[in-house]
Amino acid sequence: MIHESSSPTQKISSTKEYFDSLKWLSSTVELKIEDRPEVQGYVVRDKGQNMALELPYLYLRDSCLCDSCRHPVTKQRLLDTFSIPSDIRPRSWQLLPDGLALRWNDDHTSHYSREWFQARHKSLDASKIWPQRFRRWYDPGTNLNPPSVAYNSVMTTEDGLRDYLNLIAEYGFCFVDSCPVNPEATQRLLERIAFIRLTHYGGFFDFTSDLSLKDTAYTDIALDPHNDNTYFSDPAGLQMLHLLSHVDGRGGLSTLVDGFKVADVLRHQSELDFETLINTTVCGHASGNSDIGSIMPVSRTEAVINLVELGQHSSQEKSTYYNRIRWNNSDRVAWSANKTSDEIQRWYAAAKVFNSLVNDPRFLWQFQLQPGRPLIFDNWRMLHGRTSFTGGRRMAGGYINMDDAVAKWKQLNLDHAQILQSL
Ligand SMILES: C[N+](C)(C)CCCC[C@H](N)C(=O)O
Ligand SMILES: O=C(O)CCC(=O)C(=O)O
Repeated sequence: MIHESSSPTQKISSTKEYFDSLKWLSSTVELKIEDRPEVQGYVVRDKGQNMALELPYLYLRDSCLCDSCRHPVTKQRLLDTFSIPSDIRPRSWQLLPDGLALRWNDDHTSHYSREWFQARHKSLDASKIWPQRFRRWYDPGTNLNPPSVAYNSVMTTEDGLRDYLNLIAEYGFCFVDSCPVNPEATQRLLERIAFIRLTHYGGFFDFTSDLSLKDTAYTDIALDPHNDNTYFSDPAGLQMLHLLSHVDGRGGLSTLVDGFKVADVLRHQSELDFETLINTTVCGHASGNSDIGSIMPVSRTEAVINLVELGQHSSQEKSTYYNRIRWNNSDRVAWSANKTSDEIQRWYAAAKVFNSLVNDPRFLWQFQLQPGRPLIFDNWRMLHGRTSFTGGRRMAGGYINMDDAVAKWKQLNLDHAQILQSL
C-alpha cells in the first residue's frame, strides 16, 4: 500500500486522472466564434464554457498549418511571420463541424481544427504535469512499496517503457528489477529512454572512490542529500545509479528525499523562508578538474526552489508549479554580489530550515542499493545522497536531459496527432 501523506498544499493527482482530463481534448466540443474587430481577433468558446480564447488575427494567420506555412514533415514554420501585413484580417470565415475556415485579406486560406482550438486551451505542456501533477510521497515510516518495473519488460515492450516513465513522473523515482549486473545492460536501459547526456564526467559513468574525476562523488565520504548539476544552467533531468558491486567494506547507504514535498512543508511552515529560497539566487560550481576550469551556470539566476507559472490564456487562472529544486550545499558558490548582509543572513536562516526538513526522518528515506536493481530519479525534484563507506564500491549510471525524457514520455502516452495539434 502506498502511503499518501497529504500536505496542506499538496494536490495528489495520478496518471489516470491526468489522462482522464485529456479526454476533453479529443471530445467533440461545439465551438462558438465571435469576430471582435475592435480587438482585431476572435473569441472562441465551446458550448460547455470550458474554453474562452482571445485569438488575434495576426496570431491566427501566423499559426496557419497549411503546407506552405508549415513544413509538412518537420512542422517548422515556413511562413515569414514579419511579412504578414499589419492590417491582416479575414475577408470571410465559416464555422464548420470540424473547425474554422478563414479566407484572409491577403488571399490566403487557413483551416483550424476543433482540436487545435482545444489544444490552445488545455495545453499538453508537460512542464505542468511531469514534475508536479503526479506527485506522490512515501512516508519512510510506513511499509514502503517503492515503484519498480522489470528490466525485460522495459527493454522489450512499449508498455514496460511507458510504465517506467509514468512511475518516474508520478513518484519521482523508480527501480528496475532483474537488470543484468554489468555496465552494458545499465547503459542499454538508460538509452531505452533517450541518449545519455554528455558532461565533463563523460556520458555513461562507471565510477568508484579513486578521485579519477575531481568530485567528492569519486571518494568514500558521505554526500548529504542533494540535486546534481547545480553548476549547469540546464541540470540533468534524470539520473541513474546502479550499484554494480561493493566488496570488503560497509556503508554506502543511499538516501532519497522528495524536494517538492519538503518545499510544500516549508511553504506551510514558513512563507518567509519559502519565499526567500525562491527569490534569493544561488548556484553551484564544479571546479575540481583543472583541465576543464570552473563550471557555473552562466545565467546565475537560479534559486533553491524554482517555480513555473502556467496560465494558458487570460480565460484561465495562472497555476504555479514546482519546476525544480536545486539544492547542493557542498557545491554551492559563496556568493554575495549585490546582496546586503541582511539578505545573505536571511538566506542562511531559510536554508537552515530547508536543510533540517531535508534530513528529517519524515522525508528522508535511507536504503541500500542492490546490484541488479538500478535506481533512476528525477534530478529536478528528488534529492539523493549516500552515507560514507569503506571497501571497493563500483557504481554505474548516467544522466538524461529532462526535455528528452519528457518527449519520450509524451510519445509513449499521447497520440502523435494530438501532440501535433499543440504545436
Ligand atoms: C554522477 N557522477 C558520479 C558522474 C558525477 C557526480 C557529480 C557530483 C556533483 N557534485 C553534482 O552534484 O552534480
Ligand atoms: O555514490 C553514490 O551512491 C551517489 C553518488 C552521487 O550522489 C552522485 O554521483 O551524484
